[in-house]
Amino acid sequence: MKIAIIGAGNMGGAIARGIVQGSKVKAVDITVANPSNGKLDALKAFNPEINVTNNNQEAIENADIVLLAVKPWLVKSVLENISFDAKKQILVTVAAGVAFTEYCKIIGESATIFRVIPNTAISLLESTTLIASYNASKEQEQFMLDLFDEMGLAMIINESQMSAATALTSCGIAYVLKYIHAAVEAGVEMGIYPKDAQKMVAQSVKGAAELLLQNDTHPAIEIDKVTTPGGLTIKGLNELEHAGFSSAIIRAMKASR
Ligand SMILES: NC(=O)C1=CN([C@@H]2O[C@H](COP(=O)(O)OP(=O)(O)OC[C@H]3O[C@@H](n4cnc5c(N)ncnc54)[C@H](OP(=O)(O)O)[C@@H]3O)[C@@H](O)[C@H]2O)C=CC1
Ligand SMILES: O=C(O)[C@@H]1CCC=N1
Repeated sequence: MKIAIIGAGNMGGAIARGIVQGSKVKAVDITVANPSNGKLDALKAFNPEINVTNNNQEAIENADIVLLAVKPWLVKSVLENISFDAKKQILVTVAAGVAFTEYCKIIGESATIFRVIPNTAISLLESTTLIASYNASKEQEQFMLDLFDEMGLAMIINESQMSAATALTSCGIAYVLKYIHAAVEAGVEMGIYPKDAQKMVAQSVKGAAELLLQNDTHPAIEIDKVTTPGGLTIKGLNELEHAGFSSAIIRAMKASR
């Protein structure tokens, strides 16, 4: 299985690094194309067996999978300037907000296409990766699921849920980081050194996530365990709601759709 990755930025670069650390595709079978050399040099330094090029067409020659990792507004021109073979090749795209119908207009309705939305934790193999398929067999879906499962948690969803799920996971990681940033600032105001505060808050967020993931419980149940009647936590929780915390999160998620 040979993969060409077009675009070596945050997503393309992290996916290339993630794939070579997994078991599904060998480094020699990955070719990454990017117009400038800095990110390609970094990939070569990470693993010299990864092939790199400045030429998109050269990258996709002999590729079974062409993975598009350019900005959404470049998708059309990049696809129009390569000879993608929809009979032999599978298109995988990470471009957010570009529907299957847009790709069909360029490469035809018979093509097999996957829309894949990771988040930036893919660089640590801790991504939540959403996968939607078009014209794919069950075997092809399973391969994509297995490939991205090695870089975190991958889920197959319908394209109709892609925008909402992208808001929760891919944009959502920024909201979690925003919470961490704000909490660290509170800690600093209360006299804790920033590095210590960041470690405390980040580990607390990780612990909260693990409680839900490992116990398959509900956030309200876990919150109830923390909250002593007349105690400290309820004072802060009520302050959050007076300031519109839940409403702000819901509005943020919906705005990111
Ligand atoms: N960042 C994120 O959290 C997520 C991003 N996405 C999607 O991933 C895609 C890429 O985003 P991201 O990785 O963050 O962006 P980056 O800007 O980090 O990466 C894009 C890469 O594409 C390269 N590029 C530009 N033009 C071309 C071209 N004509 N041919 C080949 N490569 C080209 C750029 O090279 P150079 O810098 O040299 O110009 C750059 O390395 C977007 O469509 C985005 O919607 C999806 C989920 C999450
Ligand atoms: O902000 C964005 O548009 C990209 C897509 C999802 C996460 N980052």
